[in-house]
Parts: sequence; C-alpha cells; structure tokens
Amino acid sequence: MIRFAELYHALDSTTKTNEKIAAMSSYFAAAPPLDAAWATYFLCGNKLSRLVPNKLLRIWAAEEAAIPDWLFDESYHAVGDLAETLSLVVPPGEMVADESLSTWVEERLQPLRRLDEKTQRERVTEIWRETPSPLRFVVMKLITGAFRVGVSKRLVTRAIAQQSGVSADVVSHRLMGNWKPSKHFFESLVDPDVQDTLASQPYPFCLAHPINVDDGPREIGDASAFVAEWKWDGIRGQVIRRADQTFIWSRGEELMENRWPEIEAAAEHLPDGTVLDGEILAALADGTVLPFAQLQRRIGRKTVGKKLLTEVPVVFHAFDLLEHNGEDIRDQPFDDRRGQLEQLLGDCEHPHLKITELVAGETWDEWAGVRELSRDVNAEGLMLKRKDAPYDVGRVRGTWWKWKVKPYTIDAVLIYAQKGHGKRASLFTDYTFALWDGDQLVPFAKAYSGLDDKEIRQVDRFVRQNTKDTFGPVRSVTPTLVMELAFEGLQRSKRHKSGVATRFPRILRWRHDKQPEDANQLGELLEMLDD
Ligand SMILES: Nc1ncnc2c1ncn2[C@@H]1O[C@H](COP(=O)(O)OP(=O)(O)OP(=O)(O)O)[C@@H](O)[C@H]1O
Repeated sequence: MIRFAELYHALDSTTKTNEKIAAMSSYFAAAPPLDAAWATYFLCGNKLSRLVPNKLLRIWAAEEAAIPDWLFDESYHAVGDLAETLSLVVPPGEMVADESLSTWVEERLQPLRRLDEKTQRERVTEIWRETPSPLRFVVMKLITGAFRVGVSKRLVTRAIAQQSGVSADVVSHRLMGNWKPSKHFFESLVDPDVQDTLASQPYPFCLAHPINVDDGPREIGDASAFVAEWKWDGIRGQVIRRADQTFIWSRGEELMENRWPEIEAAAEHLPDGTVLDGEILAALADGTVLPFAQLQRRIGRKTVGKKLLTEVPVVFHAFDLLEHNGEDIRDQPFDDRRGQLEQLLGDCEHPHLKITELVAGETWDEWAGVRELSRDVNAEGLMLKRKDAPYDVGRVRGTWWKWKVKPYTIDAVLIYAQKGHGKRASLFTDYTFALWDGDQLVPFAKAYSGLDDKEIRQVDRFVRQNTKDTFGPVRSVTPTLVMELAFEGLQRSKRHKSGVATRFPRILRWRHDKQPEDANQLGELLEMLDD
C-alpha cells in the first residue's frame, strides 16, 4: 500500500507527462497482478462507493484527536478536503506491517460498508492508529469515495503499454467498458497472446480535430481525399450485436441499458458480430432530425415511458462499421468500411437504424456553401473524413475533421467556485472556467446558470471534496469537471488574462464524457474572434 500511496503523491507532484508515465510504469513493473489491477481501476477514474458516512468520520476523528467538534469543523473549513483534514487532525499512527493494495481494498476497506456502526468505528480507529499521514490520506480518500488522481486514461494506457510491450491500441480496447479488478483481468490486459472475447466490449472511439473556421479546410489537403457528413448534435454511441445480444455504449463508456428501446429492437436485425459507430438523434418518422434540446428530454431517464417514446423517437445514424462478421475491420480504409456499412444496412433497413448520408460535394467551396445550411437540418456543421484512413483510437490528427458552423461554444474546465446569493447562498454555484494554454489552464469566463438543481448539488459536493485552496470566498478546485459553455459574442480585452471577454456566457451542458485534458485550447477561442 505504501508503494501505491507513493505513486499517488508522485503523480500529484508533477504536471510532466513523461514523469507521470515513468512513475506508473515503475509501479506496474513491481506490483503483483491483483494490486496492478486495483491500481489501474483507480487510476482510470473508478472509485469505491462511500464506505462510511462522512458525518461519522468527522465525529470519530474529533474524539480520536481529543478536540471539540467545532475545532474539527473549523479545520475542515480551512483545509477544504475531508480526507486531508482527517489525515492531518488525527495524530499520526505507526505502521505495523505494510499490506498490499488489494489486501487493503478487499479485506480492510470494502467490508467496512457492511459493518454495524460500532464495529466500523473500531476498524476505522485501528486504521488511523496504523497509518502515518501520507498513507492515511490515500486510505481516507478511498474510504470517503473521493479518490481521484490527475492522470487521464490515455496516460494510464501508455504506461501499461510501455511496461508490458502490448500495443497502446490493444490496451485501450481492453480497458473499455465495465471490468472488475482481478488477477486474471490484469494478466490478460498485459498478455500479448490473449484473445479478446468479452461480448459487450466496445472499441475506443475515434475523435475529431477542429478546422479553423476562418481559414477553412484547405490546409488539410485536397478535397478529393475526403468525404463530408453532417456533424449531428446528438449522443455518440456504439451499437454492438454479439452473441445474440445488443449493447449500446456511450462515448463516456457507459453501457446505456433500456434507454433506447427503439434502437435495441432495430439492432436485433443486425447479423451477429457487428459493431456500428454513430450518433443517437431525436428524429421524426420522415427523417427530420430534431434539435438536441428534444433529445435532452430522454437523457438521464433510466427507463422511458410510452408518452416520451412517441413524442421524442430516436434514430441511430450509423457512420462507421468497426466489426463485421465478427472481424475487427478498423484497420481497413474508411472507403472500404463505408462500402460494407452500406451493404449491411441496405440489407436490414429499419426506421430506427439508418446510415448517415454523405453530403454531396467535390470541392471545398461546394462544401462551404452546404455547410451554411447546417442549422436548417439541426446539424452543427460538417465532418470531413479521409477516405483512405483507418478508424483511429482517440484524437489522431488528419483522420476526422470537424468543421463547425457556429463556433460560439467551447468545452472548459471548472477551476474556481464561489457561493451564490439568495436561496443559493449556501451552495457553490458561481463558477470560473478555464481553457488550456499549453499545459496551463487560463481562466476566461464566469458562468452562473445552465445547470439544473440536481447538478448544482453535485457540483457543490464536488467543490467541497476537491478544494485545493481557499482565497476568501473563492475556492480553487482540482481541475476535473468539464462543461460546455455557450456565449453570444467575443471581444478582445486587455483586462482579462485570457485576452478575451465573452458576452453572456452560460453553461450548455455538463460534459460527463470528457476529461479535463479534452477541454479546448485558449487558441481555439481566440480563433473565434471576428476581427
Ligand atoms: N457524422 C459524424 N461523424 C462523426 N462524429 C459525429 C458525426 N456527427 C456528429 N458527430 C459527433 O461529433 C463528435 C466528433 O467530434 P469530437 O470527436 O471532437 O467530439 P466532441 O469534442 O464531443 O465534439 P463537439 O464537442 O465539437 O461536439 C463525435 O463524438 C460525435 O458525437
């Protein structure tokens, strides 16, 4: 466990990619497979659900430290993070013997949830007495369900690939979807010879690069090398038909069960061993695509009632074929995959499962004209896809380009929060957002509205659990949450560190599917300036 705590602190103390990868690689090189599986689980952003109520931890800690409750609360207020407060306030313990990460998790931590309060307290006190502060901090993060470390899944993938010799593409595929940490899981993850057989497992998604709106797409090459499709504004998904079952995955790697019954029913007509990539859209029977706001009515519902099914029917617009007849065809050129997709969906045409049509055009000028009509079909612009490119993992430059029509939206990272006013005076509701400038996050806009009450409470909880610093009423938080902001206009501004002032910024949606490093660059905002 000490080694895992050291890894945590090593990752926390550097922003350099290479140092993070090196720290993880050396951890994986020495860790037994079950420990490595748990470490992978946590580093990829998974958590244990909360094991002991925070309220009880606070009371027990105050008693263990022999301080009054109000002093504990003051300390918590000053520190801003419960796990850190617990590890600082309770006197440091002395380690008896180091146990492995998996022993900690499986034998000491997970069982806590099922114990009665008295035994829970005995076990937690025992943990405090046996853990020095740096180790205790990590253990408390796990117990409070707030464990989080500043690495992306991509970096974890690279570290495992580097250490094991299995290619990053294969590792990233094996890390997709739901898996449970086990010795067998990690051994298969790093085994070059193992066959991947998990029926529900999706492929890593291919992502797009933005085209500079002013310059247009000429810089990316000749138009004849590309096809164009509408850039739909819906939910990205992979529809998998394997072993007579259907699985629909979101880009955020969530298995969307019972959410899209029309699409599930349509997918039953697909042959076994098929994986489609595409966009879930709200659309009428005549094919008219509805705005995202309509689709939003179905988001977040675990099951969908009859009324909503009739009012907001959905269609899966397939734009790629990743697996055909059980064979992974991602290495084939787009043109070939598209040919097979057309044949496949031509054979089993269904009102809720369609192929996205290519947008007619042969030159950039022709497509520029068509792009102006995007809003009329409720699209955000065009997607340009290279005909000879394989289906890549992640955002590989040159394969897919997004050429949006209305650029006044951007994905930003929440970095500061402050309490609101009036009925929101007890909640952190005023947010400051930042964009990347190289590896720095630069604040550029404040936004107060756009989230619903439930989301506001979630963000409030996040702020309290992830405060890094307190400046008067303002808290800086670990950069984690990504929100899509919309604004009416942009102006150059000397007063702002970012160099721009946004007009009427508001939160459009919480991008659960994005990691902080997926947020936009400041340069992309500057490119939107009209002058
Ligand atoms: N025809 C299409 N081909 C591929 N992706 C499409 C298409 N139409 C809509 N999309 C959406 O566009 C996204 C591609 O852009 P990107 O990979 O940059 O994701 P993104 O950051 O979510 O995009 P954005 O925030 O600009 O909508 C896909 O994830 C998908 O949801």
